[in-house]
Amino acid sequence: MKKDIHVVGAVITKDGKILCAQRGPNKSLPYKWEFPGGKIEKGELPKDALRREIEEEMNCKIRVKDKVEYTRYEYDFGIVHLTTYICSLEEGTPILTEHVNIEWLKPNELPSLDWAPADIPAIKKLSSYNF
Ligand SMILES: Nc1nc2c([nH]c(=O)n2[C@H]2C[C@H](O)[C@@H](COP(=O)(O)OP(=O)(O)OP(=O)(O)O)O2)c(=O)[nH]1
Repeated sequence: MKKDIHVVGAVITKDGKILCAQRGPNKSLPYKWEFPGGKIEKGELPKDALRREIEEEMNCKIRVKDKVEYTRYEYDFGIVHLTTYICSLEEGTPILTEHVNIEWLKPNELPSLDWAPADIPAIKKLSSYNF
């Protein structure tokens, strides 16, 4: 049986744009675009996990707001349960640590990137949002 992987992703918005991050070459889903975030730890609430991950990974503080989408996607390495949330920056500016690239895109530009498959439903929803 495949393992269940519970993941949270931050849709960080600023000046009408959304932060997109590109995975590195030595990871699963190499070079795919994603929302920064990561796995929820045992006993952790999803929104707490997201704040922790963004502090660790991008060195900034966020406010986690409304949920965008929940998607279950079966990869060869496991079943990812991805929940994305709209977030705003509270403190600091996101920096690259784990990712090879970041881009700020307008909602209607999001579909132009090569997203991780689990992100597609969120991308579809977000592409018609107005921030
Ligand atoms: N953070 C994040 N992960 C995503 C997204 N979409 C998606 O399929 N994933 C997958 C990639 C990873 O398999 C998992 C997130 O775990 P992680 O952030 O700890 O990823 P990782 O590659 O550093 O961990 P690992 O696979 O090396 O164990 O969820 C997304 O939008 N954001």
